[in-house]
Amino acid sequence: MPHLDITTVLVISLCFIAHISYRYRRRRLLPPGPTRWPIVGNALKIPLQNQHKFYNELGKELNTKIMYLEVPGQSILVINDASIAQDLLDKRSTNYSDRPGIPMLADVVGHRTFFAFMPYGNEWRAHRRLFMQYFSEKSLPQMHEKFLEFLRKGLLCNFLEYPEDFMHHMRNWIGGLSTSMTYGLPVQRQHDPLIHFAERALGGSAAAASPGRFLVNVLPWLKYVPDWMPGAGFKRLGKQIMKELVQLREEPYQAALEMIDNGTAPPSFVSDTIEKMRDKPNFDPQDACLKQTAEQVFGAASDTTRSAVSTFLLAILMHSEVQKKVQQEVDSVVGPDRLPDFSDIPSLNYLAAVIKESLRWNPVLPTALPHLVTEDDEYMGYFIPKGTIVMPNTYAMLHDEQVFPDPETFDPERFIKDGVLRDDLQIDPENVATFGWGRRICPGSHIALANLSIAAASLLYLFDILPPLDGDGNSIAVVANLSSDNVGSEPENFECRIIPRKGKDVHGLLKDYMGTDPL
Ligand code: HEM
Repeated sequence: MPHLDITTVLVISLCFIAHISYRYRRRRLLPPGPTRWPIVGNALKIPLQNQHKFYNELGKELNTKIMYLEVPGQSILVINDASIAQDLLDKRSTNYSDRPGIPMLADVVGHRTFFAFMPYGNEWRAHRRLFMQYFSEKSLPQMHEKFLEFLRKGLLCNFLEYPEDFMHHMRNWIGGLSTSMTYGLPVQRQHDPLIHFAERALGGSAAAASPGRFLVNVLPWLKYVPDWMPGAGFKRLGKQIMKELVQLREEPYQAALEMIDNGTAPPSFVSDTIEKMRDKPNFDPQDACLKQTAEQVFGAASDTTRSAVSTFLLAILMHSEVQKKVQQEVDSVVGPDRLPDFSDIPSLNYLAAVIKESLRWNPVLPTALPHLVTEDDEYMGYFIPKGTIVMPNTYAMLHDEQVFPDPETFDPERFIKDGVLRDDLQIDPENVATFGWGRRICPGSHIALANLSIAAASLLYLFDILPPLDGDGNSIAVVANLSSDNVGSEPENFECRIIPRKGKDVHGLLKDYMGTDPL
């Protein structure tokens, strides 16, 4: 019999214990889910697009609001119910606030500096704290002036003069506002080159973060494939995406520093934060945390807000009766002689209902952002293993027939009764699900909602949003194509006519805001 030394005995014992504990964990009751096949688990069943709809249907099929699935090396918990998400992601947030690594973004592109994707811990905390210090809800009124300037000069004037490019104007408006809030850089009213570049660079990172766009996000071991191998194009693309992301992080930041040094910097996140940091020991204007947080603002604010505004536009384009009702309400509150401002918003109850309904109808991030479980947990008698990815299915929660009957129908009346916003609803999409959960909840929701409300009120005060016409002058029916690449859901390009409203002096109301000087 061979002689076993103490190390070998120890290793064998540890393996045995690990094996037993693994088998024990497997025997514990996992949440319901579709049959998992050996090796592939459920990988072949999960679609690459529109996962929110797939999980919603699967939940109905299995008669459950919480589901467990596996893909090779990864367990996934899908939550289709808001109160379950609150129990786990809000009430047990110490255990549910981590993020999974996204192989294409973190390992192939090598981009790990957006705090939205950082693991839960001190580095994430430091970034989020820096963000909150400047963009807090308390400082929102100080931002109103800038919001109005960008809306009126950057969006409304362009809608009046060049309505056919409305999608471009929305991109330039919200991208420009983000650039200005963050860096204080001047922004062109149309076709700003930095915004154009940022969209491309961030489009690359959004694609890398999407579970469905790159196979490596489903089969993480593909990241080890050498660059020269056939089929390794994704690795070369990763390098290109990273180059642009680094340029996006550095160039506007260095331009902002230059303005600070020249004494020409307007108030912005970067200039105000540097001012506060200046007196601290070890002050470094190249502080990585500041630079990275600045980069994150643009990345998080632009696509999301634009997507919410374009969903609103599409919804009122498809529902002319809703549009007329909003217009009557805004007219009655604002009167004929001025543009809407933030003091009007609390009086616009019907508009508030329409905004809630458009956030519900097409949630901007239909499966939010994934969370990760840090420690083994138990819920409703089910075992939830450490390392499980949690997908809160915002779409399923906001399309739950028990809470929102006939959920695919766009109907703002769900949220309002006799002209008063209902306070007896189980779910208000402005407060639940849309902006995520627990410690990771969106820290920019107040900025998004403020811009969405004032943009919606101003657009409908000035313009009719009408369907396109065919060659005979008849209206073409507009169909909602709400596409999701699994991160965001945005209406696909649609056509409409944006016409100044009859009986309104739209040119006169906007004349002080016209011009070509940068914002
Ligand atoms: C309609 C517009 C918006 C929607 C629907 C939205 C939604 C979300 C959601 C669902 C998350 C993930 C929350 C979670 O993990 O549970 C998130 C994270 C985040 N959002 Fe927003 N957001 C919007 C606009 C904004 C704006 C305007 C900003 C910045 C000014 C912003 C900054 C962020 C940041 C920094 C994070 C990462 C938070 C973290 O991981 O700690 N968002 N957002």
